[in-house]
Amino acid sequence: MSSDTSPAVSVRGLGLSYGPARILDEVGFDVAPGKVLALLGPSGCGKTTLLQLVAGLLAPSAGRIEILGVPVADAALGRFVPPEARGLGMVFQDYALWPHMSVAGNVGFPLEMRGVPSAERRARVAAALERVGLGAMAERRPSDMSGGQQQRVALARAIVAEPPLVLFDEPLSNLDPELREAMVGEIGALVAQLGLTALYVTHDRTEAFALAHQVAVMRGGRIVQMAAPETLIAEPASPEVAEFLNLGCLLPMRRSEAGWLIEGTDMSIGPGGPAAEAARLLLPARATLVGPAIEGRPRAEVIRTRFRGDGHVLTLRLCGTALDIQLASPRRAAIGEIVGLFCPPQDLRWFADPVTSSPTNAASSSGTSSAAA
Ligand SMILES: Nc1ncnc2c1ncn2[C@@H]1O[C@H](COP(=O)(O)OP(=O)(O)OP(=O)(O)O)[C@@H](O)[C@H]1O
Repeated sequence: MSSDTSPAVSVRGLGLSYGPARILDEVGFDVAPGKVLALLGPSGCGKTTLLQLVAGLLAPSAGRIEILGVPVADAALGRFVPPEARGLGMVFQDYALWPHMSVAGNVGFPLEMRGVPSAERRARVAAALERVGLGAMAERRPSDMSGGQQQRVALARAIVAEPPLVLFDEPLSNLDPELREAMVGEIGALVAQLGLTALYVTHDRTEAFALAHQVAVMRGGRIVQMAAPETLIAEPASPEVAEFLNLGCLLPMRRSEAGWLIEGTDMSIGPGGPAAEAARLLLPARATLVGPAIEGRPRAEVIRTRFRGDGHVLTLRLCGTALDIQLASPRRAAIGEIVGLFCPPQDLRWFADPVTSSPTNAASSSGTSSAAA
């Protein structure tokens, strides 16, 4: 039953298979009213499939979905509410606007489908267009508008019926990079101002971080970590998440009598680290500084440098390895120069190698340590 405390959408044990191919497996999350959850992952990880299950364009093979506490899909009970009865707003990558209809006709369409009388429809369409800043363009054709304007028409159409949840499927991927950046800001401001509850599919982490309260990182049909953007950056749950989010350099580490060494080198990270023989250590780009090289500590060779207006971006290759890291530096460095890398101990993140870690410590061994790079 619906109640005031129901999440806007609740997903439990959701799965989808095409024959033997498991596309989604054991997916679960809640989105509270007024919050935005981004589904972030590489191509083919199942983001769009998950959105289509919530929309009602696909039926799950396992699990259930509730909207405002009302079950709309339940594989075990064979329950399935069709898309038009779920009352959700949708914004697609290709805008999905009718070129032969005016902007007002496009935006009013969901209300027409619901049999809303024309006077009320006109007022609500005008209000929705005002909200997205297109009040003066009601009679235009979408084909006479820019990509950014068309996407705002699509947003007005998605919100005109005041749905409990708006689904966004890569809405900005057809726009050029500059317009895309501006639209991320615009959509973020609109979503916040309208207090929308939304599921937002993207493969772009900056878009997800800019727009969402929570981000679900997906891989191979599963959610591998769900957290606020700040938490994902500071505490990625696995090396794969750190890699996908491009957080820095993942160093293969080997335990020696002298402590942990970077595999294949004599460079140490200091004491600390997990109870394992091998591990990976994230040297996060956001917290690593470039300074003078010190014997025995992480050193790197400058292989490329690029001036960015507010400083230099250095591409560095860790000495004795094939590992690169990109770091910002206030000073220009010479190609081939050897520099030292410094990171506060609390910003390092260890991941024990699951094969060599001891069973008692393996689960708790990822995290910060007292070591300093
Ligand atoms: N009708 C289908 N039959 C079989 N496999 C399918 C079908 N539709 C999608 N898939 C597969 O399901 C997987 C997930 O697809 P989905 O489109 O959800 O991924 P995605 O993360 O949204 O990727 P993208 O960002 O490229 O759209 C892919 O491997 C895809 O090939």
